[in-house]
Amino acid sequence: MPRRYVVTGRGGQVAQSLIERADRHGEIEIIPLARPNLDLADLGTIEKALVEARPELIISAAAYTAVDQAESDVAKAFLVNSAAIDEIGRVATKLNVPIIHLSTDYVFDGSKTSPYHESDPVAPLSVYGQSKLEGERRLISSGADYVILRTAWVYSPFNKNFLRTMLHLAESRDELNVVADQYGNPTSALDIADAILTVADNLLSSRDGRLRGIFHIAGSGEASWADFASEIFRISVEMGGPSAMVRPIPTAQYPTPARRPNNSRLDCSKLERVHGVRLPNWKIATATTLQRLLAGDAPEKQAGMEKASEENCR
Ligand SMILES: NC(=O)C1=CN([C@@H]2O[C@H](COP(=O)(O)OP(=O)(O)OC[C@H]3O[C@@H](n4cnc5c(N)ncnc54)[C@H](OP(=O)(O)O)[C@@H]3O)[C@@H](O)[C@H]2O)C=CC1
Ligand SMILES: Cc1cn([C@H]2C[C@H](O)[C@@H](COP(=O)(O)OP(=O)(O)O[C@H]3O[C@@H](C)C(=O)[C@@H](O)[C@H]3O)O2)c(=O)[nH]c1=O
Ligand SMILES: [Mg+2]
Repeated sequence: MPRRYVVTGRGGQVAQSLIERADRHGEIEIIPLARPNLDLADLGTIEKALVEARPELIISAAAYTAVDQAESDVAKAFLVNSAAIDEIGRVATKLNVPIIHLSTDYVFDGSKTSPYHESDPVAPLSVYGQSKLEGERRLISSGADYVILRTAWVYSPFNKNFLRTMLHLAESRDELNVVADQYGNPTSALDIADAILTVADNLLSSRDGRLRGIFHIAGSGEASWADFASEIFRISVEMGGPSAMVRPIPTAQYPTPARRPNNSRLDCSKLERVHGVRLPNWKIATATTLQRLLAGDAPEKQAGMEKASEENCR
């Protein structure tokens, strides 16, 4: 009998990556729960959807992830990223199953000059970051058997992300302005999926409290958004894909509704020490992701990118 893992959301980067990678981790069935059956903005749908799915473990990957939009859609961001997580935590406790919940580097304000540890003080600059932080806190106080994985700068062949936005913009532009004073760790959703499945295995194999709690998880190596864009185009050119000149600019020249941390680099040594998981260097996964996208191997190539470019193009 395969292990039954529920993931919240279906089209999301992490959900899609879990569905794709489950095969590599033995007998695992990933059961995506998505709207309308599970709608995080409708708390009344959560218990029924989870109970009917009979999970052995819950992966909480769905979220309100439109960072700029959240600034003017505060109630919805908190409903989806906080109140719904409280409810998922309550149901996980009732079902007595562990939960792996995803959170974000945007819980930090970026004032630290070195990578953030799990125990560093949080101080989100954006509504998205605040709502995700409140989600963490409510999950912890729900009494659930939890792991919170804070990740960052996620990209993949799926859904909306910075890498796909860059490729799309480069199709119509020779030069792109990209902020060069925000530093972080680009992270492949496929690598996150592999890590989640290892952590899941660990949780189901042992009651050890040290395996529980908050962990940082991100690609090895660091970059600014401009570095990330430059590397994307360097590889894309080699593969015959679109490219543009990256003009590095300060954040002040790229005004957005939400403030973002200047430093959101995550120290991921706790995850390696406790769960034996370390993600590859971001440049490696960037090349692999580009290879797939440029070979036209994405399940929904370029879908949804028009909207991304409208939002992000200045
Ligand atoms: N993307 C990033 O750069 C980062 C993400 N994270 C966190 O990682 C997790 C996964 O992110 P990622 O995979 O990139 O997310 P995506 O933005 O790719 O996808 C979001 C997912 O949330 C689902 N969702 C949104 N609103 C609702 C709702 N009301 N009810 C049910 N489902 C909903 C979507 O559902 P549907 O499938 O139906 O569209 C989709 O599956 C999130 O918790 C996010 O906060 C953390 C750091 C960085
Ligand atoms: C499209 C574009 C963005 N930028 C800047 C804006 C911003 O500072 C940075 C990244 O922009 P994006 O909107 O792609 O990324 P953003 O929405 O900030 O991504 C975040 O998403 C949430 C969900 C997270 O949890 C974070 O870890 C992080 O990945 O790049 C440019 O400078 N030039 C451009 O052409
Ligand atoms: Mg965005």
